[in-house]
Amino acid sequence: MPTRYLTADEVRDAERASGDLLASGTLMRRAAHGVAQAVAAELNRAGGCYGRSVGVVVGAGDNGGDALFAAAELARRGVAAHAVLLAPEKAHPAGLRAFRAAGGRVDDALPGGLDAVIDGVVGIGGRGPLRPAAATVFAGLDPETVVVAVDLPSGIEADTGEVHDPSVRADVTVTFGFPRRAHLLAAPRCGRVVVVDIGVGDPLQPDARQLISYSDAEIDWPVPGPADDKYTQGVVGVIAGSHRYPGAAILAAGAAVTATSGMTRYVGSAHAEVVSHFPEVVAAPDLADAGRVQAWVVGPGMGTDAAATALLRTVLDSDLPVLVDADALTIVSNEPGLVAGRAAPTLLTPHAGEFARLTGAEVGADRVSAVADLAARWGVTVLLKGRITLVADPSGRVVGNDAGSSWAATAGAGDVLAGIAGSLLAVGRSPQEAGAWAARVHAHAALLASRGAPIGASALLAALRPAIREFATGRTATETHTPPR
Ligand SMILES: NC(=O)C1=CN([C@@H]2O[C@H](COP(=O)(O)OP(=O)(O)OC[C@H]3O[C@@H](n4cnc5c(N)ncnc54)[C@H](OP(=O)(O)O)[C@@H]3O)[C@@H](O)[C@H]2O)[C@@H](O)CC1
Ligand SMILES: Nc1ncnc2c1ncn2[C@@H]1O[C@H](COP(=O)(O)OP(=O)(O)O)[C@@H](O)[C@H]1O
Ligand SMILES: [K+]
Repeated sequence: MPTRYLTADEVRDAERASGDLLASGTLMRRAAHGVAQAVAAELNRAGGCYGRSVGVVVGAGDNGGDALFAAAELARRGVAAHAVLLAPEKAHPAGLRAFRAAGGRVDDALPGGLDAVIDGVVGIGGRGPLRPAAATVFAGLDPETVVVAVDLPSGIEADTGEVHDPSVRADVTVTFGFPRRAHLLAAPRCGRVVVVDIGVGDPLQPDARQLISYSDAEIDWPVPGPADDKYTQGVVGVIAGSHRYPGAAILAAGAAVTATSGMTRYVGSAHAEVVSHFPEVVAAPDLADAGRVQAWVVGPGMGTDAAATALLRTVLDSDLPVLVDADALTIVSNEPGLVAGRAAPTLLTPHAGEFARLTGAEVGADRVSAVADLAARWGVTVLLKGRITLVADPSGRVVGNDAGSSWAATAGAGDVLAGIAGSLLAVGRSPQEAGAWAARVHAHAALLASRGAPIGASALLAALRPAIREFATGRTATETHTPPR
């Protein structure tokens, strides 16, 4: 099952539906126990709990209550616990009593040399950046202090993942029942996310716009069977690049060759350059001589002149799946009717700048709504690129993928992505699956290629086969990968 990421309203609905568990404070005790366990696990990595010291930053609501109960539990295990109350008159009364009873100390500021700090400033009730008092506490921490956020790193918007300045950067985030949207959308700020079962049920509304992610096991990479030949696995056609700018054509066609077995065709003036890099590509200068394909990739480096526009129009007039990227997106922004309402599967793959050209407005802080709105309005699938790639289908369902590193932010990486996703379209995958799976292997290839050093798109392309091998054989390492800061 894909992982589903909840909005704050969905979380509150789920908690309310638990009835007495909420009213009796049972949910909070379970949540706090989960936080204490996570902090203890961090302390146990280096020397155990007894005699160690923990700080807790306590806000005005239940997030602070969770943090105080958790710190009380740690104090009972021999941890020296220090609290700063940001709004002393509003600090959770029962939590504060438990904290004091366990020997916890309330101070005006946190002492230096703490082993860990619990961020209980705000959770799903937070809005906007850290207020100055909280910001001062976090700015004063030793760099090696482990930060464990309760529910969310404070200053990160629960539903959009907007990272305010200032906000908390957590090493571990402990959340309750189900992950929140921000845990995917602001993944690099959350560190390792631990989901604690507190006994609340799934509040799924069937018609709700959902944000989900696929596990590695759900990426079922196409593998040829005994009865397959070069045609049965879907032939992908790449229309990209130019004689003057052959790079985009080589990268997109090379990615298409690498992503699946079968056949890749190429149409455009860089045909000689493409074939010299990838002799297996069947290349032609003109569409009329191209031969049949099961899906088109159109746009990278193709230009935006009248000839490019005519080519794009012809391809979009077909009843084949089409991936529209780069220069083709620029053409579409002047003529949305080329894709809007198209009956055949259509996947647009803009980066933020291309997205703004398509819609006439910046993506903004709410990336999920922005991408889902465009997909619904035009009846197409939209893949918005970035560290967190979002792929929205026309129903508003959004699949997200955290790349786990940002090494793919390099020129030409988008051409590689287009080639991979186009191959998957040709195999018959839905545009949403094609886009989301492509983003996943693309990100993994970047990690394999980089291993901590900068890469170009050629290195990314070279690492694509080892990356796909891990998915195709079910031996992926991505889910144990801890995102670098
Ligand atoms: N419900 C349950 O059963 C369970 C809930 N659980 C926990 O409760 C959490 C939600 O608690 P909540 O609703 O009390 O909101 P919460 O996030 O603590 O914020 C409250 C107050 O903070 C303030 N504030 C706002 N923005 C701010 C800012 N930027 N900087 C500083 N302060 C700011 C604002 O008050 P103000 O100062 O404006 O009066 C606001 O009213 C949830 O995340 C989970 O941890 C778990 O125990 C599991 C069971
Ligand atoms: N900060 C980032 N972290 C991880 N991946 C990124 C980041 N920025 C961009 N990418 C990925 O790199 C690729 C860049 O594509 P694009 O912007 O179209 O570049 P180009 O047009 O030069 O090929 C996309 O797959 C995108 O998702
Ligand atoms: K928090």
